[in-house]
Amino acid sequence: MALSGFEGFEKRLELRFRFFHDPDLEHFIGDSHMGLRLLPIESLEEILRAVHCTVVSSMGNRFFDSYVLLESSLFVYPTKVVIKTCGTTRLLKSIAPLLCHACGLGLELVACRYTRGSFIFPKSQPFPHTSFDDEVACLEENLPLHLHDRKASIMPSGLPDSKYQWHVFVASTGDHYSSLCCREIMLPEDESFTIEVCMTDLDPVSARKFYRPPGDWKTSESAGKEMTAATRIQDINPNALICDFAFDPCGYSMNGLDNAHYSTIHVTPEDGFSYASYEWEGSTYDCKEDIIRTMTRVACVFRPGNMSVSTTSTSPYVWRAIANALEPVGLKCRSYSVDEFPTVGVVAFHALTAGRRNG
Ligand SMILES: C[S@@+](CC[C@H](N)C(=O)[O-])C[C@H]1O[C@@H](n2cnc3c(N)ncnc32)[C@H](O)[C@@H]1O
Repeated sequence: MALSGFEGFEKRLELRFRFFHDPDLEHFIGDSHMGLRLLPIESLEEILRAVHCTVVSSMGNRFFDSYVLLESSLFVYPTKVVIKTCGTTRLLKSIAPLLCHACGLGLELVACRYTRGSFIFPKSQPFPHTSFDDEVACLEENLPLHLHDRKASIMPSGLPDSKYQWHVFVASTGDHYSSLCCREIMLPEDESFTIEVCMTDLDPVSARKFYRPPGDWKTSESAGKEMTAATRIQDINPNALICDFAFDPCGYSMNGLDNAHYSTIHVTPEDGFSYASYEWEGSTYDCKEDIIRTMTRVACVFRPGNMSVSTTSTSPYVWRAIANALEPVGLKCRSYSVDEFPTVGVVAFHALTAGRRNG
């Protein structure tokens, strides 16, 4: 290994769009109801090349398309894109080509959300990911002026040296969240939530399950399926369609598709910089009862020494459920902070530590 290990902590960018008000264009796009899903794979690959990412597999359903990348995941809805990338990728380089391709489809940007944890190897990051100030400057420069409602924050505030911080940047037109919804998704969008979980110091027995036996001759897809079953990842949401991928000699990624909701898991099991992430976009309209069960199952798959959970939601139920789910499995909340952001609602950030590993 060179100077540093693999940077597991991902950067996450979410862009939301709406159709232009040109009636002809709206009619044309409206007929297809596909919006950004009409982007050909060549255009997506061009966007991903700017970030230094490669698609390894894909799967779609009635609501959205999902791509597993060598460097995490991409989700494309008719009026929303989520890109999550790890390692030394340059995620913010995707903004300009994405806006250009969206414009060609009659879509204009209405909201942008960028989030990330604290890198394990910050000195290895390329510009503009060299610091949060550089990232915010790059976002400010690349976003159109009509996204005038902007806020950047590091949570919790006042702890500059903490290893566990959550970086959030939001920009929007200032419209209410529900008016920015993907119109193809009929669920009440103001009830939607995103849960982003980052875990380090994975239990060594759990981490070992993400190594392939030497010379197993399996494809990445079939080895991935075995890991999904052996680690009980498939039980986290038994209703999800799973697109999984095992790296060689170790590492794992999966995207889950459950109607309009996605989940995604990425695992770096190497000792010394072990990391796993879990992300879930859902709605309290139809997933509320699942939040506590899901969070408990995620903690039991990885048994991390440290876990951070960031929830973005307008519903207090979501962030209150986190500690209730995790304290019974031995994770103690070390710090907790909340902040409000334009359009998206409240971001709540929990940092938790395992009291001690149970046998
Ligand atoms: C699952 S991948 C994707 C990154 C994800 N965000 C994470 O943090 O785990 C990372 C893991 O796959 C391993 N790996 C093996 N070959 C790789 C490749 N060509 N590109 C990226 N990761 C690779 C890395 O060493 C690491 O354990």
